[in-house]
Amino acid sequence: MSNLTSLPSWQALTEHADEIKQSHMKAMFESDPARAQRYGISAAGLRLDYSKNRLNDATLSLFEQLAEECQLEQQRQAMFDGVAVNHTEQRAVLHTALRSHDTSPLLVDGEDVRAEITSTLDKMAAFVASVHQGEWRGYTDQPFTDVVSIGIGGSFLGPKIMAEALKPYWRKGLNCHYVANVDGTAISEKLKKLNPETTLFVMSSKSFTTQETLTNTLTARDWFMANGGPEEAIGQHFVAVTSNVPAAIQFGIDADNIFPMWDWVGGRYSMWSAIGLPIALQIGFEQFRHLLDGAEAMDTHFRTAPVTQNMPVMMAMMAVWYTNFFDSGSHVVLTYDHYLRGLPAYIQQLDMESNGKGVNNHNQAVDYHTGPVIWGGEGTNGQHAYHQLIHQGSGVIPADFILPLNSHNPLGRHHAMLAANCFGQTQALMAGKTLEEAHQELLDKGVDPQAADALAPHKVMPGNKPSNTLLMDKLTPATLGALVALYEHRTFVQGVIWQINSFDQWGVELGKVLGNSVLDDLESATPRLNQDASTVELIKIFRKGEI
Ligand SMILES: O=P(O)(O)OC[C@H]1O[C@](O)(CO)[C@@H](O)[C@@H]1O
Repeated sequence: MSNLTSLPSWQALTEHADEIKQSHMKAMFESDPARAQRYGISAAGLRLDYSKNRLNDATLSLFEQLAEECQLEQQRQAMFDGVAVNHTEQRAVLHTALRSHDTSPLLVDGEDVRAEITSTLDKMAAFVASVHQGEWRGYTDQPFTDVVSIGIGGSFLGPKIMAEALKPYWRKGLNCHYVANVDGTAISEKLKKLNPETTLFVMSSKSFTTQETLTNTLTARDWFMANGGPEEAIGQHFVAVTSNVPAAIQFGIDADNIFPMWDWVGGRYSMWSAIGLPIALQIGFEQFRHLLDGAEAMDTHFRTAPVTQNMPVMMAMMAVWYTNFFDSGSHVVLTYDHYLRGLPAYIQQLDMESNGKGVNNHNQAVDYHTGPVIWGGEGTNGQHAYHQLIHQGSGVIPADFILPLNSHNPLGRHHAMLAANCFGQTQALMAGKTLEEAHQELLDKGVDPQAADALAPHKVMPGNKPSNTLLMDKLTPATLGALVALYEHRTFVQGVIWQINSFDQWGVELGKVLGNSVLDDLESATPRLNQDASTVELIKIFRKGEI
């Protein structure tokens, strides 16, 4: 038995889960009229209704006990204080410092990082202003019309998805494009439409070693020069964001045009750093600051609210509850806002790269499930596709429904319909429909009793399916910042409970190394072909160029 599963709270939760599994949420609502008011939390411009979950007051007490036994408070403090909680890489984890207004010293390896954060934000603000005001121009003295952001993973998803979410705040006259994949189609399709004279490239790579980003940047540079851009103007058209400044300089980026970031910011937590430069270019620095402010408001809530009134902590506890006590292998994020259609992919990377771990902080294999599969999409589209599985599939798939109360595009009845669908889905998941109800409905429609007997079981909706509903007045930079920070802290708290390091990602390394050796064999005149038989066969077919 591991440290975690032998904890008294874990044992008690195991027993308690057996009891809860006997109750239906519908009955819980009937016997407790105040349930919806009690099981809600407001913070940082967000409102969480978690009443449609399979829990009661006893569950909450056990969550409190679990948090205490896992030393959540101490570990949270350690993260905010700059302790090297990423112990496998000996790194502090300080994305929260990037959005903090606190000026008290924050030491990493004996150095106060506050000044670097401020000077980088100032540099970003000045750069964004000079591009917007047309002071920073292209080589033919025209203002920039397009920005191509080149990066992958955490150096891509944050800027792309947040800028997309904040489209109502876009500055006129500047369009941002994103290239991540090493697939030449991705960059070719982007460059086709662009004019090198008015295109600015932002290359984002924390490590400055990532194959996709280096390759795409070289391709962009070749395209720039092949289409009339003079070599001496590369400095004007290419800027970089990285923690590896020497490598960027060696690559040919002008030292003045490098925006620093640091080891103590994880890639998937980095949109608040200069990695967010494309967001700031798209919406302006003032709005970017609001994004940081919203996140800071969530940080303050996370640091100060007690367990059962703490939004990220409660969301994490419920995620653990379903993963470990209800065997739910996945979690779905359903955004009822077209601007937020990319958010599930963002949370997928955040959570799955953080908590997809099988070894605990004591260097032992875990004997419990950790990170579930995170997936999702925008409502109402998903209702006509995968919601079927959530409603009637054999497993439990906890769902987060996210809805702004006011639309940026109030058009007739659209928004009320969107909201009605959102609430209707959570209601159906919770209440379901019994066999008797399904049967009676069929009889009422005139179906003959024998046919109704056969059909009714297929129309049963078991209900008792958990969901959270997250509301905000409107999707703004501040509420978006709070929302993303909420999921960051939720991810961290799950990692604390599971006793894993949420801030490394060793699992992505082996594929990169093997990919490099395969690349040698694909391109070499004398391939070694020393891989397994299947891979060798695939390499041979690729070299032939036909099947
Ligand atoms: O910013 P970089 O160093 O290019 O890395 C890109 C991404 O690659 C990863 O290291 C995974 O391969 C991510 O964690 C990271 O966000």
